[in-house]
Amino acid sequence: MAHGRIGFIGAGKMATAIIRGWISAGTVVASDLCITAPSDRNTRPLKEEFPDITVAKTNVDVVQRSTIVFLAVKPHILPIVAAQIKSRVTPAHLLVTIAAGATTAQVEAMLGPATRVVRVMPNTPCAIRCNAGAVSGGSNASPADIETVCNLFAPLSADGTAPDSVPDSLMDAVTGVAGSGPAFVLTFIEAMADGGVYAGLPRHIAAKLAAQTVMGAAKLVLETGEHPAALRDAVCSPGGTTITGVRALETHGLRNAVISAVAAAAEKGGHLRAQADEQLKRTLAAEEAAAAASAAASADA
Ligand SMILES: NC(=O)C1=CN([C@@H]2O[C@H](COP(=O)(O)OP(=O)(O)OC[C@H]3O[C@@H](n4cnc5c(N)ncnc54)[C@H](OP(=O)(O)O)[C@@H]3O)[C@@H](O)[C@H]2O)C=CC1
Ligand SMILES: O=C(O)[C@@H]1CCC=N1
Repeated sequence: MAHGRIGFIGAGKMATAIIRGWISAGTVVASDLCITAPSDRNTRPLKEEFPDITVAKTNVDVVQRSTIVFLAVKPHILPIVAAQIKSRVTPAHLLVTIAAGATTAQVEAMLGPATRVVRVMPNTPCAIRCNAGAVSGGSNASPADIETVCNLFAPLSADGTAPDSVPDSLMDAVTGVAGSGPAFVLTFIEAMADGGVYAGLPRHIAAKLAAQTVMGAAKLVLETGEHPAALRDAVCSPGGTTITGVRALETHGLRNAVISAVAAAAEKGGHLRAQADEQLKRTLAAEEAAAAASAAASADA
């Protein structure tokens, strides 16, 4: 257990995907994992799937039981969680945030400027060890911290390689392509299958062909290293079916639609960041008000 115990604050879709991937890869054993969430709607099925997982009662419990703590809550919940755990976070803890939009600097501002923070943007194919994503180290994260996180995510990728390390300023773009990307590609797969059904195929055959075709095309890009346009040319026989379909795609603006989807998702990261900042202001104001009320009560007593 070179990585120490790993905790998850938030046990939803992304936490579940990471945990499933690790356990199937043998990277982490369930007894090294500690999770928590306000309700049991996600923790209960995880505990049923992996009985050796510890389900902690509170967010503070997770911090006290773990050396690496994943912040796997929605971005606007981060300041609320941070306020609960910050007095228990020590220099021995490595905090890993997967929240879209929230920067490492923001998480440091929430938890204290000395906190060791690494930001990761993964995607749900982690569950089947086909992750695409990137990491970014905060101002107190050492190269060893980044390596630790990369070593945890390498077994979650199809080829076992570590995610790229990128500046925090590029993480919104990573989110647009990789974090949100599965949803875009799944929409494409569904549409391909619809096209197959329109052309007469039974749904189950059309759906399988569409998914296999996307996987095959993706593998061609990754395994040959060739430009997608060169690989596409090899499919387009002059005057044939494919170039006729490619023309239809261009007529209907597929390329612009996809660029716009990635750009919109990346831009939304900035909005989520602003929301997290607003929540941080509210949380700090509430803390100050509580401290002032408590000081006034002590003075009265
Ligand atoms: N889904 C995705 O594809 C990706 C998501 N992300 C990021 O991962 C993060 C989680 O997203 P996702 O897993 O989809 O979201 P989910 O809604 O599936 O999970 C959120 C989890 O946070 C828990 N939670 C809510 N409030 C608190 C709190 N105060 N304290 C502790 N836990 C709390 C929820 O509890 P409960 O179980 O009771 O509902 C739930 O387990 C987000 O920041 C998102 O940006 C990043 C990459 C991809
Ligand atoms: O939709 C979202 O905000 C999250 C982040 C990336 C994927 N899902």
